[in-house]
Amino acid sequence: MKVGILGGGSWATAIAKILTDNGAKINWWVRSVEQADHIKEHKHNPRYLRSVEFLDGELELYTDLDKFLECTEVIIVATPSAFIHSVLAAKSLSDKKIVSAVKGIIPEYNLIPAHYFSEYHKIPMNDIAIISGPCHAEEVAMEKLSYLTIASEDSALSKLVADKMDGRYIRCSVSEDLVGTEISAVLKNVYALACGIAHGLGYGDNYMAVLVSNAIQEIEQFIDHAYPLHRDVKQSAYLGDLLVTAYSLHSRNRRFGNLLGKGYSLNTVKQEMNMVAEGYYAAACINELAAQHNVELTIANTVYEILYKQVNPRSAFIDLSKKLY
Ligand SMILES: NC(=O)c1ccc[n+]([C@@H]2O[C@H](COP(=O)([O-])OP(=O)(O)OC[C@H]3O[C@@H](n4cnc5c(N)ncnc54)[C@H](O)[C@@H]3O)[C@@H](O)[C@H]2O)c1
Ligand SMILES: O=P(O)(O)OC[C@H](O)CO
Repeated sequence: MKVGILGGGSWATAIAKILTDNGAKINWWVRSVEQADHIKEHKHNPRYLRSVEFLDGELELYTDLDKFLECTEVIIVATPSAFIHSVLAAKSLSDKKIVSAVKGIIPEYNLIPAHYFSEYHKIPMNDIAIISGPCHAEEVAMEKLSYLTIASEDSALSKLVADKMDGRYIRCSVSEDLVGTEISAVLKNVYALACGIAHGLGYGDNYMAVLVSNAIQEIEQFIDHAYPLHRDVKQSAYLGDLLVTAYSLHSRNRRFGNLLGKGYSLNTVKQEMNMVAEGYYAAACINELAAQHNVELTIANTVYEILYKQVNPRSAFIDLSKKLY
């Protein structure tokens, strides 16, 4: 089956590297003609993970989405969640398999990607998989050993994707907890914002450990309530993903939060980042979902109030600190 990647950012580039290092020839859709031409000519992405080099014949670049879709059977979606609907809304994906590498919520529908593709694009859940786990694109570029979890309700599909990605520096495991894994990956970005804010405000390692411990409990509480299934949140797709984003200097969400904690305005922080911090969008979506499910997410709600209700980060964290344990 012909595999194609949708999106031209860091994670799309890392996935293109993983697949082509394993010998695959892939289709790759990027938005801008300049970017596509640069990759064709210079064999690397000009804006993201510039050190990753591709070989002649590995990539078929597209900027025409219709042509890309015509030639692609398995679509790996790596466009930030906030842009997915505007890119794909008018397209028919009915005969495709979708592999979402996105860790965010489609804001127009407040749906995780798997539910967006099944409800809006009418793709059967068995034709949907996700790529998750603690893995930063920057470390893939450096070929640092990394672990991914491929989750799908169809174990044949998750195994197929895992086989294509498993390689010299990537180890894949499979899971049937598609929805829980996807929600956990969305939430951890919001908690990484919280960790960044705390760090920017001057809280130390001792506090951070308590914040992260409380965060994994909130993740467990929410996914077990909203999507009951036997799962162990200590596994790397849940706890590992939270830890890497909460502590790594590669984390976009932590960096975003850190600048807010240091006192920069939201507008300045948005302009400072040339990359997308999914947690910013997720904080609003999760706030609604938590209310729908009647679950109280204390840390996530604090982040929401800082981002969307103009609550001062310092006073919000003084209040939050009284509720941590
Ligand atoms: N970077 C990572 O290490 C990593 C790891 C796992 C998952 N993810 C997930 O992958 C997804 C993509 O993140 P990323 O880190 O590659 O993003 P990025 O910040 O590196 O890239 C942003 C991408 O968004 C595109 N974009 C900007 N405005 C757009 C618009 N209006 N319409 C369409 N596209 C637009 C840019 O062209 C670029 O391709 C996110 O959901 C993220 O959570 C990222
Ligand atoms: O870890 P961050 O903050 O860069 O977020 C990007 C992805 O969601 C990583 O899992």
